[in-house]
Amino acid sequence: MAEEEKVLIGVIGGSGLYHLDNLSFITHVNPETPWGHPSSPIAICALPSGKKVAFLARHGIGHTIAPSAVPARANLAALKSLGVKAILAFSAVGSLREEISPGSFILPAQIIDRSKGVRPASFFEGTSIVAHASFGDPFSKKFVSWLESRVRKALDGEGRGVKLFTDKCIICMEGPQFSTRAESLMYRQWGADLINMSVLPEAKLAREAELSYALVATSTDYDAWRPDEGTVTAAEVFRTLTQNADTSRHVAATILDEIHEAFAADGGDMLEEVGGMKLSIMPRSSNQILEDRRKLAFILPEYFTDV
Ligand SMILES: CSC[C@H]1O[C@H](OP(=O)(O)O)[C@H](O)[C@@H]1O
Ligand SMILES: Nc1ncnc2[nH]cnc12
Repeated sequence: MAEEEKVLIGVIGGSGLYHLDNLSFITHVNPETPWGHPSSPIAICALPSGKKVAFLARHGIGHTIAPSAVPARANLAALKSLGVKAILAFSAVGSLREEISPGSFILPAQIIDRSKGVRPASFFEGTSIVAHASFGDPFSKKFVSWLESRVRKALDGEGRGVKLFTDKCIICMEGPQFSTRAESLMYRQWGADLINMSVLPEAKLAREAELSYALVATSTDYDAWRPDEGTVTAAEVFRTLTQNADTSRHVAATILDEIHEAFAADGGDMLEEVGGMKLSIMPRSSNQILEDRRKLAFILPEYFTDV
């Protein structure tokens, strides 16, 4: 793809956020990757500056894909194939803390994995090549800390009194059913503050693809831990979803131009993930299959130059 056609920033929309119709729609693209097609065609939209961003609906535009079946590898690979270097992902989450009321926005810093191993979680899975990405800080620290003041300002300017929390821990469960009261209480004891079904393997795959990745979590409910209250239902989630999606679109439209600027040129400090896989891939051996190296070259061409 020609340099000028590349799109630097990708946005992944979660439940309730199926389009960014406050930006100017240009076209849809649907790249085929070695892991198949993304959840939905990717909308290329123009920012007020004329710069382009790519928007992908995680569950498909008509929300037809359950969390366990999201083709996360195809999603990340397709975005990267467009030239994307940073991903701003949105997610509807349950709150495990009283102060994080429904309608709050959160930039989490940590993840606990309670997915059940049914989702392919590595681009290297099923290949003859082994890699161990660093994941101690699962979100891109510089990107997240850069976002804090910008998201706060966008929320303040929006005038709905939406609170922003940072430095929280999100637990990713398998679903599709919500948690039991016992599980919800246990997650609180573990130190989790939020719960969703989508941040993994997305964040792991972004790390393997050397993409900067941040999550804007939008709280919809109190899950199932409050003793005198009912437990979360989809109907309850839907009540907050539309308003949260509206606010998310406002935040995206307000900050995307600045994100683009921050990652433009050589990206400066922001591209902290680039180069991170260099020492994560186990040294080449003659037993590595050429076909596998070709497949991985789609996502990490720098390390598979011989194919
Ligand atoms: C509709 S409630 C459960 C569903 O909502 C969240 O989706 P997303 O993260 O894509 O906004 C959550 O992770 C579950 O998939
Ligand atoms: N309580 C909850 N549990 C898991 N995922 C969610 N998404 C929104 N609310 C949720």
